[in-house]
Amino acid sequence: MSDFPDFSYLQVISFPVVQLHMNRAAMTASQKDFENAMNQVKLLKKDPGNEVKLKLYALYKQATEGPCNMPKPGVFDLINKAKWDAWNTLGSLPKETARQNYVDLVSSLSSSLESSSQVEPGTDRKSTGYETLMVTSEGGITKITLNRPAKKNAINVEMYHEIMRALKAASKDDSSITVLTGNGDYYSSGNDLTNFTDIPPGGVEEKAKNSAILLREFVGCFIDFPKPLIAVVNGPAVGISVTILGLFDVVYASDRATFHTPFSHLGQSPEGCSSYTFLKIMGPAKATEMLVFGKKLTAGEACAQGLVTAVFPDSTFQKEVWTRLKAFAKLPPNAMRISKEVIRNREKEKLHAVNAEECSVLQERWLSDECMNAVVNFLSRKSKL
Ligand SMILES: CCCCCC/C=C/C(=O)SCCNC(=O)CCNC(=O)[C@H](O)C(C)(C)COP(=O)(O)OP(=O)(O)OC[C@H]1O[C@@H](n2cnc3c(N)ncnc32)[C@H](O)[C@@H]1OP(=O)(O)O
Repeated sequence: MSDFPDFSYLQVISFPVVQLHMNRAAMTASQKDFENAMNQVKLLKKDPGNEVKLKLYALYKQATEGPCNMPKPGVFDLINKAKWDAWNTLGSLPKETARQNYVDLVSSLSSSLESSSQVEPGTDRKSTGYETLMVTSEGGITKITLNRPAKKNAINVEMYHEIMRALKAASKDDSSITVLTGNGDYYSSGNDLTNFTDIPPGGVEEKAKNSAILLREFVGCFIDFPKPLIAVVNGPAVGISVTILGLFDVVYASDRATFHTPFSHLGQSPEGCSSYTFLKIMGPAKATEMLVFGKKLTAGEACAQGLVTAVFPDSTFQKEVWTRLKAFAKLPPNAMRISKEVIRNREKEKLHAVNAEECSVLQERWLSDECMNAVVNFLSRKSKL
């Protein structure tokens, strides 16, 4: 084993794998995957870097011990403070979700850092080259995980581009179904409000125009996505992460999830084709409560109104959802694709027209005082949702 990794970097941050055999308390259904992931870590040829090791450490602690319960280390105890911060950031993330996220993270690392384990070609592929996502393709399921947990998976410009790239790749790969989910305690807090701070030489008008072009292209990718697209809403969802759910084929939600579209509060207007899909899904009165008055729905309410397919208790969410998804992935892929076409195609032209109109209205809205003030208030920490 000459190319076994040099674990001297563990002196910087004690690696979770070291503790695996000390803690058998977390034995559950997915313990096997968890153990495999830990073994996989040992096979990494390259040091993944301290930031990733901190993430692994935090997920390991959360998966085995639950929320951070240690006293905060002093400011000069830099290493332990970094570890504590990483763990504490995970908040009340359930153990099972942490285990799953650990497995996903290792899975994405294994390809990007060249695991020395033998992977059977074509059966288990992981995409590399994403900064804001984890993308895995395994057992007929391509899974795209929003991966900015410290920012509640807010969608920055890079993430918009990466999601589009991942969807385009998923539409062509040999998977049968595609899943979008979030890493950490949020599904997504929606558009990253700092997107509005990077003003190009052409000023705010050019910024608004570019943003409208990006948004239209982004939503267009969901309208045109050819395979069954499933949202696994692991926690609260805000803004555009909610509106595009109307373009998904199935939406599973944890009972911890909430659905919030505070467009009026932000001086903005609906996007993601929600001005059309939400009306069809829940009727104009309920859609107006959400899209105009910013009513936040619980997962149960969103399910009763048809936006969500099914809700599961957070403690069993991952297990129950992935059991279903694995079964769906075994169905004949061409039949699923064609059925989706039959169900969705007659709406496509309409959806593209709605998308174009929403983006053009938003382009104007972003230049309004109402919108600018709301963004400034959030960024200057004066307001949150
Ligand atoms: C190309 C443009 C296309 C535009 C498309 C149109 C899209 C519209 C929308 O999506 S509208 C919705 C926009 N989202 C929001 O308004 C949410 C703003 N965030 C919040 O209100 C809160 O952060 C929260 C309620 C989501 C969570 O609160 P809390 O639990 O107290 O956590 P923190 O606020 O401390 O958040 C941690 C960390 O994340 C940063 N953050 C969270 N959400 C966003 C965001 N949407 N944009 C930017 N940054 C976000 C937050 O600032 C903290 O950062 P820090 O640790 O302070 O560095």
